[in-house]
Amino acid sequence: MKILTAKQIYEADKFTIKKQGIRSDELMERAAIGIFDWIHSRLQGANVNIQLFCGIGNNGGDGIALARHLKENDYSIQVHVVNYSEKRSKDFLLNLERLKDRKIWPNFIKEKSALPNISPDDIVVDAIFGIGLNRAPHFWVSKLIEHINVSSAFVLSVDIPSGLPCHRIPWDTENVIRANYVLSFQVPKLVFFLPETGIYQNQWEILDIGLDPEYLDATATDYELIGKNEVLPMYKQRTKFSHKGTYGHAVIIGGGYGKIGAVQLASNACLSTGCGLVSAFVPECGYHSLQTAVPEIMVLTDDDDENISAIDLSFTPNVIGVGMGMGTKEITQKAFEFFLRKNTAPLVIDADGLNILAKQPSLLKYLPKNSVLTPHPKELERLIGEWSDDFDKLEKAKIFSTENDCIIVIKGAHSIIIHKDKGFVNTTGNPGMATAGSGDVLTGMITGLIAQGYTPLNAAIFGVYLHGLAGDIGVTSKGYESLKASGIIENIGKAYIEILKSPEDVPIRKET
Ligand SMILES: NC(=O)C1=CN([C@@H]2O[C@H](COP(=O)(O)OP(=O)(O)OC[C@H]3O[C@@H](n4cnc5c(N)ncnc54)[C@H](OP(=O)(O)O)[C@@H]3O)[C@@H](O)[C@H]2O)[C@@H](O)CC1
Ligand SMILES: [K+]
Repeated sequence: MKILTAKQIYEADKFTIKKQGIRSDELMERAAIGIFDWIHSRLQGANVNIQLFCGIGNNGGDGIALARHLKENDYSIQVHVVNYSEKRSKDFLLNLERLKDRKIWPNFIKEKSALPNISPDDIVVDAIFGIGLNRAPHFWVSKLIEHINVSSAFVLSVDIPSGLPCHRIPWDTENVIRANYVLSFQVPKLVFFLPETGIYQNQWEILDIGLDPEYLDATATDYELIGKNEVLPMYKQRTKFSHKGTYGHAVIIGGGYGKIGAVQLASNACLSTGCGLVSAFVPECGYHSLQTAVPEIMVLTDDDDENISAIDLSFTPNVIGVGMGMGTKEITQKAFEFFLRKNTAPLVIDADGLNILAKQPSLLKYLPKNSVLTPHPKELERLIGEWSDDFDKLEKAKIFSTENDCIIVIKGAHSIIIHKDKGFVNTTGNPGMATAGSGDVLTGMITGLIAQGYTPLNAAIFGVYLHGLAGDIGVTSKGYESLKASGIIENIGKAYIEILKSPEDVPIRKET
């Protein structure tokens, strides 16, 4: 699903109005009815007090139109107009008139107004600011936002939590609505998925307001949200007359004394993702434990007992996953440099492989085109430098990806795969996956997909989704605290089965 910028949403709006021959207030009416239906299907006419806080733009207009529908269905409502500007939108004014025609008189909140009491049992509809927010809210509007936040009432935000801009971090992190639920029109907003800006809502859902599919199809976007519908077409079906050679030979290189487990997890994950043959290359000390723990893999050893000192492969595999548990000792750095200079196989680089690249950026030129880099935040910072905020981080990652012709998997609650100017935002995964070895498993999975013929970009996107889904399945029996990296591997098979079940036909609903 495409993630549009505010500018593109306004264009989609205009395009739809023209193509469908409708008025802008009709589009607003669709939005309001969508929200009303959502509320009504849950409340079923229950006697709850609903307080609507509406700005003076189109987000406020949505709220005012919603108030009319709620009143017509006998809900108990109070409408507050947050009078933060003299410049009211046309459709806000139109809906305000419609409200007054029905003898509903809003309470106008201005700078000096007393703030209304909000009971914890009330429902607050937050329609103060939408995607049009382009500067810090006035001090008194911030006070209102704070007043709503401390009320303990259930807060339903229209389109986006008020105070949260669409494409940057908030001016003041305290003065943003903390929404229990966001009903967002047509397309998700990038801010829902970033660590600094995703904290303002618990759950979000897309409401389809019928923006024209022709515009959405034709529009190129900087970011895409990756769900089942996006990964399913990437899936490579197995054929009847295939054999293990059909699915590639991968090598996993890494490990050190006390860190052989990282290679074990990556190799096992690689195999469990469908790779035909997996060889591990580890220091001598890892030989017995690896052969015992994963009998299906072949083990090659370094001459050094405890460190990677010389990476000597007598063949060129289909892909190599390298770096986990490897350390950054001088001897290993030299071995890695020598390896990179002569290697021609596609690479997936993790952990200490990335740390060595950060220490010696001159090695980046030896990476094969479209190498996949899988840094956690600290490793990413070592590679691309410090960032001022999440948006700066994404821009820096894009520049790094473009300059070095590589794919970066920024690991996080919503991992984002960066390929040059484009980002793919993952939707699977959960906090239970913040556990030792989870990253080694991901590296093994992406390596295993490339071995099977997935392009490195598709392997990164599909692999991150599959990894998160295996973790989501894992927590259903293990809970968040007890899920281990090996538990993610155990559920890779179930994750494949889940992906192959009939395609999603319900709107995306996601806890963040
Ligand atoms: N296609 C869709 O998805 C549809 C979208 N719809 C809805 O429209 C919403 C967008 O509406 P919107 O453009 O009128 O902007 P909104 O957020 O209501 O702000 C109003 C104005 O406030 C101003 N302003 C900005 N910052 C400010 C500040 N700090 N303090 C004071 N003023 C400030 C700024 O005007 P300015 O003063 O900069 O000229 C801005 O224009 C969208 O979120 C959705 O709910 C639906 O109706 C149907 C179809
Ligand atoms: K809002």
